Amino acid sequence: MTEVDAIVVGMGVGGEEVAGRLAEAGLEVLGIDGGLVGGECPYWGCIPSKMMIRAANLIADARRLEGIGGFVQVTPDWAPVARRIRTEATDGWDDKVAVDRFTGKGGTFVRGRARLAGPGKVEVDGEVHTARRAIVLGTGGAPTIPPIEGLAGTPYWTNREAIETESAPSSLIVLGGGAIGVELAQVFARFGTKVSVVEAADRLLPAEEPEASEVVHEALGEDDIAMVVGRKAVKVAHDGQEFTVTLDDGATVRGERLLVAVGRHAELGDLGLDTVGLDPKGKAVSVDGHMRAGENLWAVGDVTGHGQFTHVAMYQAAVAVRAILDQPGPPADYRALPRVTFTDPEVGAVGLTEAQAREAGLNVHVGTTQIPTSARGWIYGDGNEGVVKLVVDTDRDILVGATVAAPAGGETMGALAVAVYGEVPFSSLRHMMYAYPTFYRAIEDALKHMK
Ligand SMILES: Cc1cc2nc3c(=O)[nH]c(=O)nc-3n(C[C@H](O)[C@H](O)[C@H](O)COP(=O)(O)OP(=O)(O)OC[C@H]3O[C@@H](n4cnc5c(N)ncnc54)[C@H](O)[C@@H]3O)c2cc1C
Ligand SMILES: NC(=O)c1ccc[n+]([C@@H]2O[C@H](COP(=O)([O-])OP(=O)(O)OC[C@H]3O[C@@H](n4cnc5c(N)ncnc54)[C@H](O)[C@@H]3O)[C@@H](O)[C@H]2O)c1
Repeated sequence: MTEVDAIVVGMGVGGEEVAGRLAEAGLEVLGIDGGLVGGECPYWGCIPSKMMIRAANLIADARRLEGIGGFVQVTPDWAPVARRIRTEATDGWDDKVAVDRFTGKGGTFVRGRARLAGPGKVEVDGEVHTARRAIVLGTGGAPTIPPIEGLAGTPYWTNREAIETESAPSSLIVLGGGAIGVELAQVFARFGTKVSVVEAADRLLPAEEPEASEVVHEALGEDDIAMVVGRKAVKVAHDGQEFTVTLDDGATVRGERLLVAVGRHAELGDLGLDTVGLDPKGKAVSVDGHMRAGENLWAVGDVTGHGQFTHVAMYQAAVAVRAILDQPGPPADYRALPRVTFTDPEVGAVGLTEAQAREAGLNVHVGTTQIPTSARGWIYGDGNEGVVKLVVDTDRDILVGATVAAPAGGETMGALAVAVYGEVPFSSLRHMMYAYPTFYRAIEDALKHMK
């Protein structure tokens, strides 16, 4: 049995950040992970998927050259993508660098699946460790596998197999048109895979503005992706070669591979939450504004249910570290939560959608503008699809939400995230200067069209 100041269970992006910073602050820290230190983001999530997207977007841009600046013959090749993911992104799915980074700060690392064993106690591989000051849960989540007849037992892909693949399949069915579904559908389509997306809601990216869904739908259509929205899969079969997915209207979709991307969930059942009086059947570990989940117990990242993003996990980690070290600081504030879906065009969004603002009872005005009608969009030419949508709380005269679906839409959204977070008065946004001819200048046009 070890006694330390702090124990971090789950060393994903959130846990690793907490553990490293507490160790740097001079605390004795034990970090435990059953998988790889760094978690989903660097090995099967953000980083390798964005490498795939970079390659796919270069292919698309090369094809756009015709009619703008010349002609190139494009031959997509998955081999360099797979090689970069192995050598540059994941070290062949080896976390030695990350483990060394943590132990280099003075932390102790144990590999294993851990569970709470009562207040201040954590058990891993039959050994119980005690924390004098803090236990932090950063156990993330796992892909949700829906209970569709026939699905279990087939060789379906989750994000992990999609990221690890050494070749682009000839055809791919993507179940779920959320962030993972649309990003990876577009990647594989650009490498020559015949892709079909099946989304249960009535539009792709249903959590975002409908105008953004339309832009993404159109862009995926341009990549020859077949999309079925508003339909549920009711049966899956695999004949050894090919998947057949049967939809609730009896239609079927076939493909060499099936990617299940219908969301991720926290796995709380085996965490021993009941030993500290928390509900193991809940959807998330609930935390207060300083990430406290109980007496000397904190949680950060996906497991808290505040948005499954790396930047949320790291932001929460900073809040938790301050609380554990008794340092002053504001509680977590999600008003200006930014998110970017890295399709081409990207969907950058911050704060509330129009529907969320109205549901919250706000008096709302919205302004939209189409990117192709902006000077920069028009100059850009092929690939310029997009929209800016702003949501203003008219009672407070501030922006409470914004969406930029556009080339580099995530970057343009950054300006609007500052406006939402800083509660910049609408009148100030109306009267400031916007550089010509930038994409972000389209914001000014959307501001002129508020109603
Ligand atoms: C394909 C894909 C693309 C993504 N792209 C983006 C993106 O572009 N931008 C973005 O912001 N987010 C993105 N995300 C989301 C992002 O990866 C997650 O929000 C982030 O990884 C959450 O970090 P976390 O620390 O909460 O959990 P995780 O990264 O899931 O880490 C949790 C860790 O806990 C360990 N663990 C779990 N249970 C136990 C246990 N009982 N004992 C010991 N260890 C345990 C696991 O092994 C894991 O290492 C993407 C996700 C996916 C799947
Ligand atoms: N760029 C990014 O930041 C990024 C990229 C990828 C993933 N992520 C994170 O990872 C998490 C998981 O991604 P995801 O795409 O799996 O989840 P998601 O929640 O974003 O999307 C899941 C989609 O599947 C649909 N769906 C649910 N059940 C279905 C069914 N039975 N059949 C068909 N469709 C169904 C939902 O309506 C939804 O549109 C996301 O919450 C996101 O925060 C972020």
